[in-house]
Amino acid sequence: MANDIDDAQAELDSVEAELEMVELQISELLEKQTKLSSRKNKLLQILEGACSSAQPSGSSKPPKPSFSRQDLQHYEESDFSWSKEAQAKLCNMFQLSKFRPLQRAAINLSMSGKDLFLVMPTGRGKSLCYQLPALCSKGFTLVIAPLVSLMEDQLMYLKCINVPAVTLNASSTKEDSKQVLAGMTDKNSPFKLLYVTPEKIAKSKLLMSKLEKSYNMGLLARIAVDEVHCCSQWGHDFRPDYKLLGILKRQFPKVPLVGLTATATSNVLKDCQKILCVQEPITLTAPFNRPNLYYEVRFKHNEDCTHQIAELIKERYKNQSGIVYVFSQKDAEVVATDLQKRNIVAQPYHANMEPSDKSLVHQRWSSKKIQVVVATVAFGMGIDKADVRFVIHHTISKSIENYYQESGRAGRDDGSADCIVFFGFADIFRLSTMVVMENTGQQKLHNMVAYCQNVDRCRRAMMAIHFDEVWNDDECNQMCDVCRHGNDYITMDITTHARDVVTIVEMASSMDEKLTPLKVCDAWMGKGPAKHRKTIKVTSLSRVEVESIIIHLLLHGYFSEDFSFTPYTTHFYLKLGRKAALLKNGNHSITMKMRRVMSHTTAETQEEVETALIDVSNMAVQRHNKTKIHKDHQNMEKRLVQNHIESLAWEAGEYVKPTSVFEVDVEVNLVEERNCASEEEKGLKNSPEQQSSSPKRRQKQPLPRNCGADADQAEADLVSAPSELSIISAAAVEELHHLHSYYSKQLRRINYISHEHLQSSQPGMLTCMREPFKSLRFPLKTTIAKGARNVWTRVSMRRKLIQ
Ligand SMILES: Nc1ncnc2c1ncn2[C@@H]1O[C@H](COP(=O)(O)OP(=O)(O)OP(=O)(O)O)[C@@H](O)[C@H]1O
Repeated sequence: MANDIDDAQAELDSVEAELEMVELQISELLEKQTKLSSRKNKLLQILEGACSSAQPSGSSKPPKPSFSRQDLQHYEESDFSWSKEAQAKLCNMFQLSKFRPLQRAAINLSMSGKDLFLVMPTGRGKSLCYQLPALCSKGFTLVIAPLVSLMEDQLMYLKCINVPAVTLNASSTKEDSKQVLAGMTDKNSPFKLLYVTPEKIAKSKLLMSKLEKSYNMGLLARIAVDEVHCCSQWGHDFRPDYKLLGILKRQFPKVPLVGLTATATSNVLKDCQKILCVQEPITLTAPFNRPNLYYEVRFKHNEDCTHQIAELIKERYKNQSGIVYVFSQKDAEVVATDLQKRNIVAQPYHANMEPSDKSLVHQRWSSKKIQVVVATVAFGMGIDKADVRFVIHHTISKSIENYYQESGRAGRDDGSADCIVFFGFADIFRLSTMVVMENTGQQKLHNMVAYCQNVDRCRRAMMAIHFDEVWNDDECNQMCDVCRHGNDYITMDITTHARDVVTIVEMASSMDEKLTPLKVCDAWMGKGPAKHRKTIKVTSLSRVEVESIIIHLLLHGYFSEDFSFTPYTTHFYLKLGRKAALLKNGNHSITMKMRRVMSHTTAETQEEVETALIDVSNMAVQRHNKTKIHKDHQNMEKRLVQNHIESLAWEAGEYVKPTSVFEVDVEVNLVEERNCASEEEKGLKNSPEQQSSSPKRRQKQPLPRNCGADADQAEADLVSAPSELSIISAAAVEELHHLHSYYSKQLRRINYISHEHLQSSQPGMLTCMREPFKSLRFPLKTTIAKGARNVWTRVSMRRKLIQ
């Protein structure tokens, strides 16, 4: 009867495990279906576009897109009533000879009263698209800009070219504010551009009532929302006050609005449209491609990174201006100092500096007195230096949008420039804890990581896909490392590696331990603190390969992020992802593309992977310490476990799966033998030879039963041992080992079931279930038989708990 129940239980486990795998496969296929459907729709759109331009007149046409190519041509090329004036002001006031692509269309659309979203790469001249119309219109243009410093830069520039412009912000004096507010309703318009922050719109009732008046007087000519992506929570720089800007279109529906951004996906723009209450805006998107920029990703070998950057600056970019982006304010200080030590004129720049210091660094860099600014993302908006020859990322950006914008500060003069990012394993997790509270923060970071991890796809193509652009790889013109170095990668079957490393995390989790990615790497490579009773297949892969595989598994759902929060910091751990269970299926395989230089270990050489006993984590050791087990005891346990594993492996002819790892601490105290520790044995114990010998060797020594005069001393030794460990005979060890093997099989199965079961149970339950196992020891003054019975009672108890 008991056997039947066991069999049924075992079959149920296996059916449930199989079902889980099927469900995962279904979800994987559904995900694939969604991706393919969206790709199919895009391809159909392209084909429809091609067919419609080839179709003879009179044939049935698909519905006309709201803003066609012909419309664009019309706004780009036709003459309008304001065209002459606009051209004259472009030359005379802005001192520019001709428009750049899309500028004329944007200006004409805005002058025609259309609502417009303008997506144009950073530095391509978006500002002109609202500044020039402002000069050609009656009244003034309201400009919403995210930063006071940005407004001040614009005002300085406009003042230089004699364009009357003012600002209203928290630092405006009462007198200035009064004048500006009065000017808003002055028919003679003393200024053409009024810059405000979104906060000002949200908070100043006076400003809103003045805008109302100027609207009624026909003096509010246009609204420009700079960095419009800040409206959307899905954008990369969300600003809550931008969300309130919808009031403008609601209050002033007849005023045309222009939203400007360098980076926004179509979804972000749709969101902005809704937030700003714009009915049917026309979106003009300039090609994102900056042909003069060379994109490259380098692997970061931590200490080396600053050294490599310094070498690059001294050799490749001698006397040329550039930016080094870093992760934190501290990094900015440290890296700047390191570069200075290497005779490079570098200065840090970050948000925590005095405003006067920040503008001093900016000015000195602009006038080439400083070669390199080592900056956090605070050095960004409003940076308009034309001859930046390199932008190096000491740490990856938190999203592709951010990277595009930051790297886009290079080569604004259309001269060639380099954008190099150093891709470091640990940086991913530093960033991950930073974006954890952001909507889609992790997803965006994953996209950036995938961009860096990629070895076979043109970097521009990856950006194009990200920004929903159709892309032809030939357009890169070998201006990225992947296109330049060709097919320098191999496709590697990493299934076995994946199983091994997933096993490590699984084992840790079954012990209720959390592992940071660095600890997973260390454990897998056989490093870190040793000595716990777990089996891990130590890999022979290099550190870079190990890291790459872990990243690959994270990006593809075999691992996922597990955060723990303290009032001071956020910790990142790896946990099993939703696809991890697929690895239990023998047919499931994972391949990965790796740089050739990196991948010396192929699937065939995986056989060489050695099996070793190593520690799973520090935490395991911490727990271990808490239980105060004597070192000798650990060694004996280790030996027992090792024997057991060897016998299991021998029986099963396969590696020990995580579910087969048992968590039993066995402590033996045989009173009869304790007092028999002889002088001879004590001598053995204290001899250097004995001290240096492995526990295995020592345990093989048969222990004499004769109780000597030193029994008291032996007693004292034992009393002082924290675990109250006793020495037992080889025969007893043998016997214990057999019992251990027998009961561990029971435990193994129950451990597995309880682990599954506990996934869905409350936290309290978890402790209650684990507790009996933690203290699963042979109590003091017991016999092995008694101890075994004790184990069995606990096993049964646990089984009942699970049921
Ligand atoms: N038609 C043009 N011909 C030559 N230079 C131009 C033209 N239009 C703008 N510029 C110059 O390009 C530079 C960048 O312009 P602007 O600051 O408007 O760029 P942006 O697209 O707003 O960049 P960001 O996204 O960084 O704010 C300026 O120095 C500007 O004078």
